[in-house]
Amino acid sequence: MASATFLSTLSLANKNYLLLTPTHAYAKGYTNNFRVSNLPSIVVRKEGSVRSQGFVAMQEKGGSTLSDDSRTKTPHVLTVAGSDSGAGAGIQADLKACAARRVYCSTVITALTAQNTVGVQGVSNVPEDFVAQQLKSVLSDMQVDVVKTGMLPSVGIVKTLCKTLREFPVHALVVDPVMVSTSGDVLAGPSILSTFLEELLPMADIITPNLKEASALLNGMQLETVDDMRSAARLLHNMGPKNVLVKGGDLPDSSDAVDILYNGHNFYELRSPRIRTRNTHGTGCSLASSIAAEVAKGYPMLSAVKVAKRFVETALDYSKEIDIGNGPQGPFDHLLRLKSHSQACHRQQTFDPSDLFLYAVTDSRMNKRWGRSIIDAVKAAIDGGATIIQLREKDAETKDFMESAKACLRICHLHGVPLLINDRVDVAIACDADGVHVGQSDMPARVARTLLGPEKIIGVSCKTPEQAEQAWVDGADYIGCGGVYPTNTKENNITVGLNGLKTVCMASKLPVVAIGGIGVSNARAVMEICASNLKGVAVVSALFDRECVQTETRKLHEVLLGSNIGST
Ligand SMILES: Cc1ncc(COP(=O)(O)OP(=O)(O)O)c(N)n1
Ligand SMILES: Cc1ncsc1CCOP(=O)(O)O
Ligand SMILES: [Mg+2]
Repeated sequence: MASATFLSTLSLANKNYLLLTPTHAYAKGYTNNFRVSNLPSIVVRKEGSVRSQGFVAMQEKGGSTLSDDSRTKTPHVLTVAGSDSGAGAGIQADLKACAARRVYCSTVITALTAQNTVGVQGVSNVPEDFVAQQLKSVLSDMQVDVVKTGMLPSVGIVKTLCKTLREFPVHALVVDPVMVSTSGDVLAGPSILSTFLEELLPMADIITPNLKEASALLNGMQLETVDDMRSAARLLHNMGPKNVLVKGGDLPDSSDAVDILYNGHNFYELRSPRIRTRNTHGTGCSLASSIAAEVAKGYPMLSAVKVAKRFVETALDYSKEIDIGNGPQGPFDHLLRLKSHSQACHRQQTFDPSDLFLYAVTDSRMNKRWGRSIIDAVKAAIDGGATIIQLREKDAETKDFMESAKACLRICHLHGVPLLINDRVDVAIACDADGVHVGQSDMPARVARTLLGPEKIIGVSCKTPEQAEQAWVDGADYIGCGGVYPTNTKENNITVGLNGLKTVCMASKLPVVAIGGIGVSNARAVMEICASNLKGVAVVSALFDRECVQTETRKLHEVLLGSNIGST
């Protein structure tokens, strides 16, 4: 959109600075490091920094920034669209898609719709001058990279938008020509077609019509085949947008979802298996926002479209079983978080320290030695009374580990027992385990927390009060302290003894589980150090390097119950 004009060289304190428009800065790849915005006024700061709305100031020699701060530019999409009260489409979908794609999203609301999974029950347009006011508020201040449009319900609103964009040019304009909702309700009538065609489309970097919208823009042209889609893309391209993505989701008799992208030179046929799901409400808005998000990050259009399409497919696939509303089309989960929540309804939502009571830690070598699968080992431990399971599969191939972790997770959840993964945060995320256990040389707990989110359980191995303090600061839920006694299970492991355990318990703000050389003969002595936050024992060989895991677990359970400590 914005012209790539090199503006001028400015002399300040005997240094030369280039003033660049946003587009120029993008073209030069500067925008990852420099703030870019749109107002045509230039601000000269006391300390010699130059920043303007609309121009990025660069020091010509040496390449160091003139910016008055070291902030990097946050990719920013402004969506100009209607609100969907059901939050499946419109502004709400755009916000979720941008959040999922890690891009900031501001919003200019053009209309309010009363809408659910059944359809659209009412529409109230926002007055044009208030749309203009919202646009100006955001564009004059917030360094928008890409504007994405959705529902533009009146000629006046389309004209207002085009006028404002001429005043405040942005890097790119993504136009989703929303006319009819997925439920078949009209969201923008034929009266706006000519303004769309004459004013908005020529400004667009990409337009993303579905078959119905492409047909409406092309005077009712019939679109039934992929060849028709190509013809439509070419005709629409002639109307001015730099790229046209004709979405073939409604194409009859196609087992694939086929979209055609045309940039005036090449056609790209983007195919993927069609995802059979009821939960497709908001797919178009989300795709356009995701394209906008990728373009805002600086990716070229073809990559942006491919990444956006893959993202929407992943979210649709993830959301197949989500059950919201009674109508024919449900929303989907952009953030890929709702399913684990609904699946998690059989187990505790938050970490319960008493789960540490009898903590069974698997060992691939021991299970191999005794000829049992990890799944059988986990079942037996649960049957014997284990209250939490950790998969510590040091020798497993990643793919096998994931498969067995998923199977173990099903068993654990059937019994309300949490399942943690040792070391491998990636595996924990991939199989949606309940959490991880990490040691001092594994991924730091604070990084694991960022990756896993607030709800997952994180345990950290600690031998000292300082490590226990750090685990708490990092957002861990519990600490594992040991080896309490010498062990053959972990090589070169320093033994802390009962005294070391007690010292760590006293210092720890988190619940503690003791580990290392613990079994039926000494579990009671461990629990009798009488630290109120010592909640249980974690055991490997005393359970799994034995013929009958269930029997050994049951025996240990009885001993722990007899110690009468930590079980509440
Ligand atoms: C409950 C519990 N506590 C400590 C450990 C040991 O973890 P770490 O120090 O990372 O050593 P490895 O188990 O990875 O060899 C644990 N696994 N569980
Ligand atoms: C993993 C680990 N961390 C500290 S000691 C230990 C091994 C515990 O195994 P075992 O219960 O067989 O002594
Ligand atoms: Mg580890």
